[in-house]
Amino acid sequence: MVNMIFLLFMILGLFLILRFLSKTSVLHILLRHFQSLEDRLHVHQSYRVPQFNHLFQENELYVKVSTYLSSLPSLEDSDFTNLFSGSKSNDILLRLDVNQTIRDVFLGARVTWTIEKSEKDGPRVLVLRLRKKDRRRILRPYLQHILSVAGDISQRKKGLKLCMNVSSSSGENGRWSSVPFNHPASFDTVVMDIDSKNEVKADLETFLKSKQFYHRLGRVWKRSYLLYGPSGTGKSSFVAAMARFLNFDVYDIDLSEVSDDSDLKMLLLQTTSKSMIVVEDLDRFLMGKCRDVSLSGILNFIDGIISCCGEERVMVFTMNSKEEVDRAVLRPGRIDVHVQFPLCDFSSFKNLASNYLGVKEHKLFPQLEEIFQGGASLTPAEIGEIMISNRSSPTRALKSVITAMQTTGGIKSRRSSCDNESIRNTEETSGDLGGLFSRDHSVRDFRKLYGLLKMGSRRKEESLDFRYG
Ligand SMILES: Nc1ncnc2c1ncn2[C@@H]1O[C@H](COP(=O)(O)OP(=O)(O)OP(=O)(O)O)[C@@H](O)[C@H]1O
Ligand SMILES: [Mg+2]
Repeated sequence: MVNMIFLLFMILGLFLILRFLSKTSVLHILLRHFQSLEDRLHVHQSYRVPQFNHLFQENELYVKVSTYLSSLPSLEDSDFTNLFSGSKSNDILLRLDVNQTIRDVFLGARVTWTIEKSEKDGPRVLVLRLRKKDRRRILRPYLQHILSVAGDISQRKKGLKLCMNVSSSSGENGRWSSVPFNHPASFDTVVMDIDSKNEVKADLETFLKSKQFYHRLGRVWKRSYLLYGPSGTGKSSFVAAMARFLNFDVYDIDLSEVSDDSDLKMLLLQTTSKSMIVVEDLDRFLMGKCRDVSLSGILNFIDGIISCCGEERVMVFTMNSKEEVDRAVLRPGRIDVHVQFPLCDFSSFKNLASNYLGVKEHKLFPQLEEIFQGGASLTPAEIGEIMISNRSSPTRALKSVITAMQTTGGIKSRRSSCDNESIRNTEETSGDLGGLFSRDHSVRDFRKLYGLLKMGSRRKEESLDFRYG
Protein backbone atom coordinates (compact mmCIF):
# COMPACT_ATOMS: atom_id res chain seq x y z
CA MET A 1 0.00 0.00 0.00
CA VAL A 2 2.82 2.37 1.01
CA ASN A 3 4.57 1.42 -2.23
CA MET A 4 1.49 2.33 -4.24
CA ILE A 5 1.26 5.77 -2.60
CA PHE A 6 4.97 6.28 -3.16
CA LEU A 7 4.59 5.37 -6.86
CA LEU A 8 1.64 7.74 -7.23
CA PHE A 9 3.68 10.57 -5.68
CA MET A 10 6.56 9.74 -8.03
CA ILE A 11 4.29 9.94 -11.09
CA LEU A 12 2.70 13.16 -9.85
CA GLY A 13 6.15 14.64 -9.13
CA LEU A 14 7.40 13.64 -12.61
CA PHE A 15 4.31 15.12 -14.20
CA LEU A 16 4.81 18.40 -12.32
CA ILE A 17 8.50 18.57 -13.30
CA LEU A 18 7.66 17.93 -16.98
CA ARG A 19 4.94 20.54 -16.86
CA PHE A 20 7.29 22.99 -15.22
CA LEU A 21 9.95 22.35 -17.90
CA SER A 22 7.49 22.71 -20.75
CA LYS A 23 5.97 25.93 -19.37
CA THR A 24 9.31 27.61 -18.61
CA SER A 25 12.58 28.07 -20.50
CA VAL A 26 14.64 26.04 -18.04
CA LEU A 27 15.42 23.40 -20.67
CA HIS A 28 16.48 26.07 -23.13
CA ILE A 29 18.73 27.72 -20.51
CA LEU A 30 20.30 24.40 -19.56
CA LEU A 31 20.93 23.57 -23.21
CA ARG A 32 22.57 26.92 -23.76
CA HIS A 33 24.86 26.47 -20.75
CA PHE A 34 25.76 23.01 -21.95
CA GLN A 35 26.64 24.39 -25.43
CA SER A 36 28.85 27.14 -24.04
CA LEU A 37 30.57 24.62 -21.73
CA GLU A 38 31.16 22.35 -24.71
CA ASP A 39 32.49 25.33 -26.73
CA ARG A 40 35.02 26.05 -23.98
CA LEU A 41 36.42 22.57 -24.29
CA HIS A 42 37.53 23.20 -27.90
CA VAL A 43 40.25 25.37 -29.42
CA HIS A 44 38.69 28.01 -31.66
CA GLN A 45 39.93 30.20 -34.44
CA SER A 46 38.50 33.62 -35.29
CA TYR A 47 38.31 35.52 -38.56
CA ARG A 48 37.58 39.23 -38.68
CA VAL A 49 35.64 40.87 -41.52
CA PRO A 50 36.07 44.65 -41.08
CA GLN A 51 33.42 47.02 -42.39
CA PHE A 52 35.97 49.21 -44.22
CA ASN A 53 39.35 48.59 -45.82
CA HIS A 54 42.46 50.71 -45.15
CA LEU A 55 41.27 53.28 -47.77
CA PHE A 56 37.92 53.57 -45.93
CA GLN A 57 36.06 51.92 -48.77
CA GLU A 58 33.26 49.60 -47.72
CA ASN A 59 34.37 45.98 -47.59
CA GLU A 60 32.08 44.08 -49.96
CA LEU A 61 32.52 40.91 -47.99
CA TYR A 62 31.18 42.66 -44.91
CA VAL A 63 28.04 43.65 -46.84
CA LYS A 64 27.56 40.13 -48.18
CA VAL A 65 28.08 38.46 -44.81
CA SER A 66 25.59 40.93 -43.22
CA THR A 67 23.05 40.08 -45.93
CA TYR A 68 23.60 36.39 -45.31
CA LEU A 69 23.32 36.69 -41.53
CA SER A 70 20.09 38.66 -41.83
CA SER A 71 18.58 35.67 -43.64
CA LEU A 72 19.46 33.10 -40.97
CA PRO A 73 16.54 31.58 -39.08
CA SER A 74 18.73 31.64 -35.93
CA LEU A 75 18.60 35.44 -36.03
CA GLU A 76 14.83 35.31 -35.86
CA ASP A 77 15.08 32.84 -32.97
CA SER A 78 17.68 34.81 -31.01
CA ASP A 79 16.80 36.52 -27.72
CA PHE A 80 16.70 39.96 -29.27
CA THR A 81 17.22 41.43 -32.70
CA ASN A 82 16.97 44.79 -34.48
CA LEU A 83 14.11 45.35 -36.89
CA PHE A 84 14.33 47.79 -39.81
CA SER A 85 12.00 48.51 -42.70
CA GLY A 86 13.39 47.52 -46.10
CA SER A 87 13.38 49.17 -49.52
CA LYS A 88 9.89 47.84 -50.34
CA SER A 89 7.04 49.15 -48.20
CA ASN A 90 6.12 45.75 -46.72
CA ASP A 91 9.72 44.57 -46.13
CA ILE A 92 10.96 44.08 -42.59
CA LEU A 93 14.65 43.37 -42.12
CA LEU A 94 16.33 41.70 -39.17
CA ARG A 95 19.82 42.89 -38.21
CA LEU A 96 22.40 41.80 -35.67
CA ASP A 97 23.21 44.24 -32.90
CA VAL A 98 26.68 45.15 -31.64
CA ASN A 99 28.14 42.38 -29.43
CA GLN A 100 25.28 40.11 -30.34
CA THR A 101 26.28 36.57 -31.32
CA ILE A 102 24.39 34.19 -33.54
CA ARG A 103 25.05 30.60 -34.36
CA ASP A 104 25.09 28.89 -37.73
CA VAL A 105 25.66 25.30 -38.76
CA PHE A 106 27.47 24.35 -41.96
CA LEU A 107 28.26 20.76 -43.00
CA GLY A 108 27.65 19.67 -39.41
CA ALA A 109 30.12 22.21 -37.95
CA ARG A 110 28.90 24.89 -35.52
CA VAL A 111 30.15 28.44 -36.06
CA THR A 112 29.28 31.78 -34.47
CA TRP A 113 29.20 35.33 -35.78
CA THR A 114 29.49 38.41 -33.57
CA ILE A 115 29.46 42.09 -34.43
CA GLU A 116 32.18 44.00 -32.61
CA LYS A 117 32.83 47.72 -32.50
CA SER A 118 36.23 49.04 -31.46
CA GLU A 119 35.05 52.44 -30.20
CA LYS A 120 31.78 54.39 -29.99
CA ASP A 121 30.56 55.16 -33.52
CA GLY A 122 33.68 53.43 -34.86
CA PRO A 123 33.59 50.96 -37.74
CA ARG A 124 32.18 47.52 -37.04
CA VAL A 125 33.84 44.18 -37.47
CA LEU A 126 32.10 40.86 -38.04
CA VAL A 127 33.91 38.07 -36.24
CA LEU A 128 33.56 34.47 -37.39
CA ARG A 129 34.52 31.89 -34.78
CA LEU A 130 34.85 28.21 -35.56
CA ARG A 131 36.52 25.17 -34.10
CA LYS A 132 40.12 24.78 -35.22
CA LYS A 133 39.55 21.15 -36.18
CA ASP A 134 36.75 22.19 -38.61
CA ARG A 135 38.72 24.96 -40.26
CA ARG A 136 40.28 23.05 -43.18
CA ARG A 137 37.08 21.22 -43.93
CA ILE A 138 34.58 24.04 -43.89
CA LEU A 139 36.14 27.52 -44.07
CA ARG A 140 36.38 27.90 -47.84
CA PRO A 141 33.11 26.13 -48.74
CA TYR A 142 31.35 28.09 -45.99
CA LEU A 143 32.54 31.43 -47.35
CA GLN A 144 31.57 30.34 -50.89
CA HIS A 145 28.15 29.38 -49.58
CA ILE A 146 27.75 32.80 -47.93
CA LEU A 147 28.68 34.58 -51.18
CA SER A 148 26.25 32.53 -53.21
CA VAL A 149 23.34 32.95 -50.77
CA ALA A 150 24.02 36.70 -50.49
CA GLY A 151 24.13 36.94 -54.30
CA ASP A 152 20.76 35.20 -54.58
CA ILE A 153 19.21 37.46 -51.93
CA SER A 154 20.39 40.67 -53.61
CA GLN A 155 19.19 39.36 -56.97
CA ARG A 156 15.75 38.68 -55.48
CA LYS A 157 15.64 42.13 -53.95
CA LYS A 158 16.55 43.74 -57.25
CA GLY A 159 13.58 42.08 -58.93
CA LEU A 160 13.73 40.22 -62.19
CA LYS A 161 14.31 41.81 -65.59
CA LEU A 162 12.81 41.06 -68.95
CA CYS A 163 15.36 41.96 -71.64
CA MET A 164 14.42 42.33 -75.27
CA ASN A 165 16.82 42.68 -78.18
CA VAL A 166 16.53 46.06 -79.89
CA SER A 167 17.14 46.37 -83.61
CA SER A 168 20.83 46.75 -84.50
CA SER A 169 19.87 49.87 -86.51
CA SER A 170 18.21 51.59 -83.54
CA GLY A 171 21.50 53.23 -82.55
CA GLU A 172 21.11 52.28 -78.88
CA ASN A 173 24.14 51.32 -76.82
CA GLY A 174 24.08 47.60 -76.31
CA ARG A 175 21.62 45.26 -77.91
CA TRP A 176 19.32 44.59 -74.99
CA SER A 177 16.76 46.89 -73.45
CA SER A 178 15.08 45.83 -70.24
CA VAL A 179 11.91 46.32 -68.24
CA PRO A 180 10.96 44.86 -64.84
CA PHE A 181 9.67 41.34 -65.21
CA ASN A 182 6.34 41.15 -63.42
CA HIS A 183 4.54 38.36 -65.25
CA PRO A 184 2.09 36.90 -62.70
CA ALA A 185 2.20 33.28 -63.96
CA SER A 186 3.55 30.65 -61.60
CA PHE A 187 3.63 26.85 -61.58
CA ASP A 188 0.43 26.99 -59.53
CA THR A 189 -1.49 29.05 -62.08
CA VAL A 190 -0.48 27.16 -65.25
CA VAL A 191 -2.84 24.24 -65.69
CA MET A 192 -1.24 21.14 -67.19
CA ASP A 193 -0.60 17.46 -66.56
CA ILE A 194 0.62 17.33 -62.95
CA ASP A 195 3.33 14.74 -63.67
CA SER A 196 4.88 16.82 -66.48
CA LYS A 197 4.76 19.91 -64.28
CA ASN A 198 6.45 18.12 -61.38
CA GLU A 199 9.06 16.61 -63.69
CA VAL A 200 10.03 20.02 -65.05
CA LYS A 201 10.13 21.47 -61.51
CA ALA A 202 12.34 18.62 -60.32
CA ASP A 203 14.55 18.97 -63.39
CA LEU A 204 15.02 22.69 -62.73
CA GLU A 205 15.73 22.05 -59.05
CA THR A 206 18.33 19.43 -59.94
CA PHE A 207 19.85 21.80 -62.46
CA LEU A 208 20.23 24.52 -59.83
CA LYS A 209 22.08 22.17 -57.50
CA SER A 210 24.31 20.56 -60.12
CA LYS A 211 27.21 22.97 -60.53
CA GLN A 212 29.79 20.50 -59.16
CA PHE A 213 28.27 17.64 -61.17
CA TYR A 214 28.48 19.49 -64.50
CA HIS A 215 32.03 20.65 -63.74
CA ARG A 216 33.17 17.17 -62.78
CA LEU A 217 31.96 15.95 -66.19
CA GLY A 218 33.65 18.86 -67.92
CA ARG A 219 30.30 20.17 -69.12
CA VAL A 220 29.00 23.70 -69.05
CA TRP A 221 26.24 24.25 -66.52
CA LYS A 222 23.23 24.86 -68.78
CA ARG A 223 19.95 23.20 -69.70
CA SER A 224 17.62 23.66 -72.65
CA TYR A 225 13.91 23.06 -72.92
CA LEU A 226 11.46 22.86 -75.81
CA LEU A 227 7.83 23.70 -75.05
CA TYR A 228 5.57 22.73 -77.92
CA GLY A 229 1.84 22.68 -78.50
CA PRO A 230 -0.98 24.61 -80.16
CA SER A 231 -1.39 28.31 -79.69
CA GLY A 232 -2.99 29.23 -76.36
CA THR A 233 -1.98 26.14 -74.40
CA GLY A 234 0.17 28.03 -71.89
CA LYS A 235 3.73 27.84 -73.28
CA SER A 236 4.58 31.51 -72.70
CA SER A 237 2.90 31.44 -69.30
CA PHE A 238 5.00 28.40 -68.45
CA VAL A 239 8.19 30.20 -69.51
CA ALA A 240 7.29 32.99 -67.08
CA ALA A 241 6.57 30.44 -64.36
CA MET A 242 9.96 28.80 -64.95
CA ALA A 243 11.74 32.16 -64.73
CA ARG A 244 9.98 32.98 -61.47
CA PHE A 245 10.75 29.58 -60.08
CA LEU A 246 14.45 29.88 -60.95
CA ASN A 247 14.53 33.57 -60.09
CA PHE A 248 16.40 34.20 -63.36
CA ASP A 249 16.28 37.28 -65.60
CA VAL A 250 14.65 36.60 -68.97
CA TYR A 251 16.26 37.41 -72.32
CA ASP A 252 13.51 37.17 -74.92
CA ILE A 253 15.11 37.03 -78.37
CA ASP A 254 13.06 38.30 -81.28
CA LEU A 255 14.85 36.63 -84.20
CA SER A 256 13.22 38.99 -86.68
CA GLU A 257 15.27 41.82 -85.12
CA VAL A 258 18.55 39.97 -85.58
CA SER A 259 20.54 41.12 -88.60
CA ASP A 260 22.76 38.05 -89.18
CA ASP A 261 24.42 35.04 -87.57
CA SER A 262 27.19 37.00 -85.87
CA ASP A 263 24.66 39.49 -84.53
CA LEU A 264 22.89 36.55 -82.88
CA LYS A 265 26.15 35.39 -81.32
CA MET A 266 26.80 38.92 -80.08
CA LEU A 267 23.40 38.95 -78.38
CA LEU A 268 24.23 35.73 -76.62
CA LEU A 269 27.56 37.14 -75.46
CA GLN A 270 25.76 40.06 -73.86
CA THR A 271 23.54 37.93 -71.66
CA THR A 272 24.46 37.45 -68.01
CA SER A 273 24.66 34.30 -65.93
CA LYS A 274 21.60 33.14 -63.97
CA SER A 275 19.44 34.02 -66.92
CA MET A 276 16.87 32.37 -69.10
CA ILE A 277 17.19 32.83 -72.86
CA VAL A 278 13.87 32.47 -74.61
CA VAL A 279 13.19 32.07 -78.32
CA GLU A 280 9.45 31.96 -79.00
CA ASP A 281 7.88 30.42 -82.09
CA LEU A 282 11.13 28.94 -83.37
CA ASP A 283 9.25 26.65 -85.80
CA ARG A 284 7.58 29.56 -87.50
CA PHE A 285 10.85 31.41 -87.80
CA LEU A 286 12.61 28.40 -89.31
CA MET A 287 9.77 27.91 -91.79
CA GLY A 288 9.86 31.55 -92.86
CA LYS A 289 11.30 32.08 -96.34
CA CYS A 290 13.16 35.36 -96.00
CA ARG A 291 15.10 35.35 -92.78
CA ASP A 292 18.42 36.93 -91.93
CA VAL A 293 19.66 34.18 -89.65
CA SER A 294 20.60 30.83 -91.20
CA LEU A 295 19.82 27.39 -89.79
CA SER A 296 23.50 26.92 -88.98
CA GLY A 297 23.39 30.31 -87.22
CA ILE A 298 20.56 29.00 -85.06
CA LEU A 299 22.38 25.73 -84.36
CA ASN A 300 25.55 27.61 -83.43
CA PHE A 301 23.47 29.85 -81.24
CA ILE A 302 22.00 26.88 -79.36
CA ASP A 303 25.44 25.30 -79.05
CA GLY A 304 27.23 28.65 -78.73
CA ILE A 305 26.32 28.78 -75.12
CA ILE A 306 28.62 25.80 -74.71
CA SER A 307 31.64 27.40 -76.27
CA CYS A 308 31.46 31.14 -75.82
CA CYS A 309 30.23 32.37 -72.53
CA GLY A 310 29.38 31.97 -68.90
CA GLU A 311 27.02 29.47 -67.47
CA GLU A 312 24.07 28.82 -65.23
CA ARG A 313 21.82 29.51 -68.13
CA VAL A 314 18.55 27.98 -69.18
CA MET A 315 17.41 28.17 -72.80
CA VAL A 316 13.76 27.78 -73.69
CA PHE A 317 12.33 27.43 -77.17
CA THR A 318 8.63 27.41 -77.93
CA MET A 319 6.98 25.92 -81.00
CA ASN A 320 3.44 25.17 -82.12
CA SER A 321 4.60 21.95 -83.70
CA LYS A 322 7.95 20.21 -84.08
CA GLU A 323 6.84 18.14 -87.09
CA GLU A 324 8.28 20.42 -89.74
CA VAL A 325 11.38 21.40 -87.82
CA ASP A 326 14.79 20.23 -89.02
CA ARG A 327 15.82 17.18 -86.94
CA ALA A 328 19.24 18.75 -86.38
CA VAL A 329 17.61 21.39 -84.16
CA LEU A 330 15.90 18.78 -82.01
CA ARG A 331 18.65 16.19 -81.73
CA PRO A 332 19.45 14.96 -78.20
CA GLY A 333 22.15 16.99 -76.55
CA ARG A 334 21.00 20.14 -78.27
CA ILE A 335 17.63 20.40 -76.54
CA ASP A 336 17.56 18.47 -73.27
CA VAL A 337 13.88 18.37 -72.29
CA HIS A 338 10.78 18.37 -74.51
CA VAL A 339 7.48 19.35 -72.86
CA GLN A 340 4.20 18.96 -74.70
CA PHE A 341 1.31 21.40 -74.17
CA PRO A 342 -1.86 19.70 -75.43
CA LEU A 343 -5.39 21.02 -75.91
CA CYS A 344 -7.49 21.11 -72.77
CA ASP A 345 -8.65 17.71 -71.45
CA PHE A 346 -11.27 17.15 -68.76
CA SER A 347 -8.82 17.09 -65.87
CA SER A 348 -7.23 20.41 -66.98
CA PHE A 349 -10.72 21.78 -67.54
CA LYS A 350 -11.64 20.98 -63.92
CA ASN A 351 -8.51 22.80 -62.73
CA LEU A 352 -9.41 25.82 -64.84
CA ALA A 353 -12.98 25.76 -63.48
CA SER A 354 -11.61 25.67 -59.96
CA ASN A 355 -9.10 28.51 -60.59
CA TYR A 356 -11.32 30.78 -62.69
CA LEU A 357 -14.79 30.08 -61.30
CA GLY A 358 -14.06 28.60 -57.87
CA VAL A 359 -16.13 25.56 -58.89
CA LYS A 360 -14.87 22.12 -57.88
CA GLU A 361 -17.99 20.12 -58.65
CA HIS A 362 -21.02 20.96 -60.79
CA LYS A 363 -24.03 19.14 -62.17
CA LEU A 364 -22.83 19.90 -65.71
CA PHE A 365 -19.47 18.16 -65.15
CA PRO A 366 -20.67 14.66 -66.23
CA GLN A 367 -21.95 16.12 -69.51
CA LEU A 368 -18.67 18.00 -69.99
CA GLU A 369 -16.64 14.89 -69.21
CA GLU A 370 -18.53 13.01 -71.90
CA ILE A 371 -17.87 15.75 -74.45
CA PHE A 372 -14.16 15.87 -73.49
CA GLN A 373 -13.95 12.09 -73.89
CA GLY A 374 -15.02 12.59 -77.49
CA GLY A 375 -11.74 14.53 -77.99
CA ALA A 376 -10.30 17.85 -76.82
CA SER A 377 -10.97 20.70 -79.17
CA LEU A 378 -10.35 23.90 -77.17
CA THR A 379 -7.19 25.32 -75.71
CA PRO A 380 -6.90 26.35 -72.05
CA ALA A 381 -6.70 29.97 -73.29
CA GLU A 382 -10.04 29.65 -75.07
CA ILE A 383 -11.73 28.01 -72.11
CA GLY A 384 -10.15 30.57 -69.79
CA GLU A 385 -11.56 33.37 -71.95
CA ILE A 386 -15.08 31.93 -71.73
CA MET A 387 -14.78 31.52 -67.98
CA ILE A 388 -13.44 35.03 -67.38
CA SER A 389 -16.20 36.55 -69.49
CA ASN A 390 -18.89 34.60 -67.64
CA ARG A 391 -17.30 34.47 -64.21
CA SER A 392 -20.32 36.02 -62.51
CA SER A 393 -22.34 32.90 -63.37
CA PRO A 394 -20.48 29.55 -63.26
CA THR A 395 -23.47 27.73 -64.78
CA ARG A 396 -23.54 30.10 -67.74
CA ALA A 397 -19.75 29.73 -68.09
CA LEU A 398 -20.00 25.93 -68.17
CA LYS A 399 -22.91 26.02 -70.62
CA SER A 400 -20.86 28.34 -72.81
CA VAL A 401 -17.96 25.90 -72.74
CA ILE A 402 -20.32 23.07 -73.75
CA THR A 403 -21.63 25.06 -76.69
CA ALA A 404 -18.13 26.11 -77.70
CA MET A 405 -16.94 22.48 -77.55
CA GLN A 406 -19.90 21.36 -79.64
CA THR A 407 -19.27 23.98 -82.30
CA THR A 408 -15.47 23.97 -82.45
CA GLY A 409 -15.13 21.73 -85.48
CA GLY A 410 -15.43 24.87 -87.55
CA ILE A 411 -13.28 26.91 -85.22
CA LYS A 412 -10.50 24.36 -85.20
CA SER A 413 -10.16 24.40 -88.96
CA ARG A 414 -10.31 28.18 -88.99
CA ARG A 415 -7.85 28.40 -86.11
CA SER A 416 -5.22 26.49 -88.00
CA SER A 417 -5.48 28.96 -90.86
CA CYS A 418 -5.27 31.85 -88.38
CA ASP A 419 -2.14 30.29 -86.88
CA ASN A 420 -0.33 30.62 -90.17
CA GLU A 421 -1.18 34.29 -90.29
CA SER A 422 -0.05 34.94 -86.77
CA ILE A 423 3.65 34.47 -87.49
CA ARG A 424 5.54 36.92 -85.35
CA ASN A 425 6.79 39.72 -87.50
CA THR A 426 8.05 43.20 -86.86
CA GLU A 427 4.96 45.03 -87.96
CA GLU A 428 2.56 42.86 -86.03
CA THR A 429 4.43 43.05 -82.77
CA SER A 430 5.58 46.65 -82.97
CA GLY A 431 4.84 48.24 -79.64
CA ASP A 432 4.61 44.85 -77.98
CA LEU A 433 6.90 44.13 -75.12
CA GLY A 434 7.73 40.71 -76.51
CA GLY A 435 6.45 37.18 -76.53
CA LEU A 436 6.02 36.80 -72.81
CA PHE A 437 3.59 39.65 -72.68
CA SER A 438 1.31 39.84 -75.58
CA ARG A 439 1.30 37.46 -78.49
CA ASP A 440 -2.14 36.19 -77.74
CA HIS A 441 -3.38 35.86 -81.31
CA SER A 442 -5.24 32.61 -80.89
CA VAL A 443 -7.42 34.11 -78.22
CA ARG A 444 -8.09 37.19 -80.30
CA ASP A 445 -8.88 35.01 -83.29
CA PHE A 446 -11.12 32.91 -81.10
CA ARG A 447 -12.95 35.97 -79.87
CA LYS A 448 -13.42 37.16 -83.43
CA LEU A 449 -14.60 33.78 -84.61
CA TYR A 450 -16.83 33.38 -81.62
CA GLY A 451 -18.23 36.84 -82.19
CA LEU A 452 -19.30 35.64 -85.63
CA LEU A 453 -20.58 32.35 -84.30
CA LYS A 454 -22.48 34.13 -81.62
CA MET A 455 -24.30 36.23 -84.17
CA GLY A 456 -25.03 33.13 -86.24
CA SER A 457 -26.19 31.03 -83.34
CA ARG A 458 -28.33 33.78 -81.83
CA ARG A 459 -30.66 33.49 -84.70
CA LYS A 460 -31.12 29.84 -83.82
CA GLU A 461 -30.90 30.02 -80.05
CA GLU A 462 -31.75 33.40 -78.58
CA SER A 463 -30.96 32.39 -74.96
CA LEU A 464 -27.25 31.81 -75.58
CA ASP A 465 -25.11 34.44 -73.96
CA PHE A 466 -21.41 34.59 -74.79
CA ARG A 467 -19.79 37.72 -73.50
CA TYR A 468 -16.20 38.61 -74.16
CA GLY A 469 -13.91 41.38 -73.02
N1 LIG B 1 -2.39 25.78 -69.41
C1 LIG B 1 -2.87 26.97 -69.04
N2 LIG B 1 -3.17 27.22 -67.75
C2 LIG B 1 -3.65 28.41 -67.37
N3 LIG B 1 -3.85 29.44 -68.22
C3 LIG B 1 -3.57 29.24 -69.51
C4 LIG B 1 -3.07 28.01 -69.99
N4 LIG B 1 -2.89 28.10 -71.32
C5 LIG B 1 -3.23 29.34 -71.64
N5 LIG B 1 -3.64 30.03 -70.60
C6 LIG B 1 -4.07 31.43 -70.58
O1 LIG B 1 -4.23 31.81 -71.94
C7 LIG B 1 -3.49 32.97 -72.29
C8 LIG B 1 -2.51 32.65 -73.42
O2 LIG B 1 -1.57 31.69 -72.97
P1 LIG B 1 -0.07 31.64 -73.49
O3 LIG B 1 0.32 32.94 -74.10
O4 LIG B 1 0.77 31.15 -72.37
O5 LIG B 1 -0.19 30.53 -74.62
P2 LIG B 1 0.90 30.08 -75.68
O6 LIG B 1 0.88 28.58 -75.69
O7 LIG B 1 2.19 30.73 -75.41
O8 LIG B 1 0.31 30.60 -77.05
P3 LIG B 1 1.09 31.02 -78.41
O9 LIG B 1 1.61 29.75 -79.02
O10 LIG B 1 0.03 31.66 -79.22
O11 LIG B 1 2.18 31.95 -78.02
C9 LIG B 1 -2.80 33.42 -71.02
O12 LIG B 1 -3.47 34.53 -70.54
C10 LIG B 1 -2.92 32.27 -70.05
O13 LIG B 1 -3.21 32.75 -68.78
MG1 LIG C 1 3.39 32.07 -76.49
